Amino acid sequence: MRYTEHPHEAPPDSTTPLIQISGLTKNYGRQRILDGLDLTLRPGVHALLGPNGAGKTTLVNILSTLIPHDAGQVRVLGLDPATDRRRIQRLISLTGQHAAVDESLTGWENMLLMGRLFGLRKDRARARAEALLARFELTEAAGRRASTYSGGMRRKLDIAAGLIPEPRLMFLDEPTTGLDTRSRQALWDEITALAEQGTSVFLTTQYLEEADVLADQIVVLHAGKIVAGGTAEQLKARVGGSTIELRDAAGHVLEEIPTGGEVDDVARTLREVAARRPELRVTVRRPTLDEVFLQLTGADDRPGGGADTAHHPHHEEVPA
Ligand SMILES: Nc1ncnc2c1ncn2[C@@H]1O[C@H](COP(=O)(O)OP(=O)(O)OP(=O)(O)O)[C@@H](O)[C@H]1O
Repeated sequence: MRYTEHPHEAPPDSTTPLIQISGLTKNYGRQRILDGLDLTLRPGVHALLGPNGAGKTTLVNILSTLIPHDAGQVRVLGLDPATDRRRIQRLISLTGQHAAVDESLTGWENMLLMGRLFGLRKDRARARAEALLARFELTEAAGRRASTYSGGMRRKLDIAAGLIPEPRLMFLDEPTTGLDTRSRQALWDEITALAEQGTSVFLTTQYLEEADVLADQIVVLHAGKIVAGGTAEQLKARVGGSTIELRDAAGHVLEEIPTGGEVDDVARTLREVAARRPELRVTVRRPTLDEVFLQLTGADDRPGGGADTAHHPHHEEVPA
């Protein structure tokens, strides 16, 4: 489902917070899913990170007016989802975990339909459809019915269609899950380009790298509560400490030794290493977002854990 801005509607001014919530609570039956959330976000790119079942989709669904909340205050672009649902819907777009593509139409027709639904001029819609289909390598398949697409292609078409309206605020619920590396990169580039043009993005992700690369601000949700928020660097600093990595001549990491980060601690560890393996190369690095996440949530099922998630820790080479 997607919505876009109505041309005759005055947009909220630039001082209006993107999202403002206080005491937000949501229950399903007796289960409390969101537990008194407080959050104010300025326009920009925000990532909501949390383990499976943390409540990310529930929060996105509330903010995008799909489901009501039980208690607390919610404002999206200064508007109340309970009373201003239609106005919010004209300012936002939502690409969910489940593709909302019309399978009986071709890729091209799906794109044009989306453009029409959101009041884009015909030439603008065509130009945008062409560019986005090319971006996601769907040009060749554009003349085929979506029912003949693979799962990944359908997902790409869904995302491409979601990018047609150029909304003020775009919700992306796990947008790159199931995409190959090239499509993920294409989506990242699109999100960056949209952000540069002034579209704000609120995305949930299983990939820590995605949050690290894209988001100005990261909100960590765990068991229905916000446990941390800030830039990737702030989150890393919060955990503190430094990790000493020992590498062989070929650059393979042989050992990682956590330290408290104080000069004393690092120096002592390095002396010990120098005594037993003087030939190894040493790198001292800040914690990765992965390690931060693990510490904040105590979750072994952290998103993006594993070989799929490359990180870019800040390295400083120091002599052993
Ligand atoms: N319609 C519903 N009825 C009952 N319980 C629900 C419903 N939707 C979600 N829940 C429960 O709410 C909790 C949070 O679910 P939610 O989908 O928001 O988590 P999530 O952080 O998006 O997880 P994931 O990363 O697995 O998508 C889960 O325990 C889930 O079972």
